[in-house]
Amino acid sequence: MSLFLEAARGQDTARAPIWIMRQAGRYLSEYRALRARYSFWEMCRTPELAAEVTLQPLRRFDLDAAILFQDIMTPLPPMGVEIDFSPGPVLKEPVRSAQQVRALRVPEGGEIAPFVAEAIRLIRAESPVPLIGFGGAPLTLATYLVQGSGSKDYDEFRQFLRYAPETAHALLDKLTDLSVRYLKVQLQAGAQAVQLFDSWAGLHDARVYREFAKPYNTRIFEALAAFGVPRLYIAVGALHLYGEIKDLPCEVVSVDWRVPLSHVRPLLPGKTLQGNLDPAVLLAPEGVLRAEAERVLREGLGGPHIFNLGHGIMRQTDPERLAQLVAVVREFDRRAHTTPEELSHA
Ligand SMILES: Cc1c2[nH]c(c1CCC(=O)O)Cc1[nH]c(c(CCC(=O)O)c1C)Cc1[nH]c(c(CCC(=O)O)c1C)Cc1[nH]c(c(C)c1CCC(=O)O)C2
Repeated sequence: MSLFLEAARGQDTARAPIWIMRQAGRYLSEYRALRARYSFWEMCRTPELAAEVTLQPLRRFDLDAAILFQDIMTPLPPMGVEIDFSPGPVLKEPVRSAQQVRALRVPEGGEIAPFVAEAIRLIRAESPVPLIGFGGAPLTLATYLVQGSGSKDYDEFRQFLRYAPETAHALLDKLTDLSVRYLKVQLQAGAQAVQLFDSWAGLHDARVYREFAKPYNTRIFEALAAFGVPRLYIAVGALHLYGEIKDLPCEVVSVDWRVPLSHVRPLLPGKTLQGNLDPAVLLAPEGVLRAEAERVLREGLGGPHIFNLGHGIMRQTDPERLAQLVAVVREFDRRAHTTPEELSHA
């Protein structure tokens, strides 16, 4: 079995597997070359292009997993909403009324994104490493649908949860059904793990998370349990929510760079930890990169660890630095190192 899948299934592997959030994207010249010819949606919706872009980083770097090239917004247009990218998602018309929510369709799996199933088959035929499928968590998808675009604090969305809680639940319920169907399509087509991106969950307090996020995330993960593939979850800036996140039926939790993995480990018993190098470190000199990566590797000892960044790689990153990072992670023998507890007593 691959190192990534072993660690994702809870094994304390001798080396930490590594993949990188947004490993396919604008920091790669070969991505920009394609992107100059096609729109973002064209790239997502053409299986050959989506497969090619997924495979690009694997040709350059010795990574332990591939992540499907799509966006969290991919399954939403068939519900009846119009979305552009600039560069983040922009809704033609934000969804805020009960009537708009009622009008949203939940298409059958086969209708949602047939190009995704085809892209996955193409990738599986070529990829030397496991393929991670993914989707947006309902709360995070709703954040974009209601707010209408990216925002600093998503004020409109946070208000909406308060002035229209029933409409919010109706929306989250539909997004949950859609996500279950969409992720099942990915798994049936050959995805070997799934990550649920709850990027903006950290905006909310634990009470809001308990009411509007946890039950829906739980429903999605439970619906996928029968596939027996590792289920990964990420919420950014969400340390205050780990008391809830620890209960999610998933195998892996991805941690952002704000807290050491050794601090998080006891808060998430039984989970594999993924993360958590600050993406900004890839812009620092080589010595700093090595020291920071080794710190993260040491803090990840004492349980299963998948190395990653705390959030997506920045577009101004020099790909050469990612090659250096991969080398540092590959050299690090977890068996030869002491655990963080031992270090703090040294
Ligand atoms: C919140 C979110 C989105 N999309 C995604 C998330 C969750 C992860 C996170 O928290 O960052 C998930 C995503 N989006 C994309 C991927 C591809 C797979 C990979 O990680 O390599 C993945 C996993 C491609 C993309 N999605 C997008 C791009 C850039 C599009 C372009 O080429 O112009 C890519 C490669 C557009 C997008 N889509 C989104 C944003 C905020 C943006 C702008 C990004 C930016 O400016 O860096 C919404």
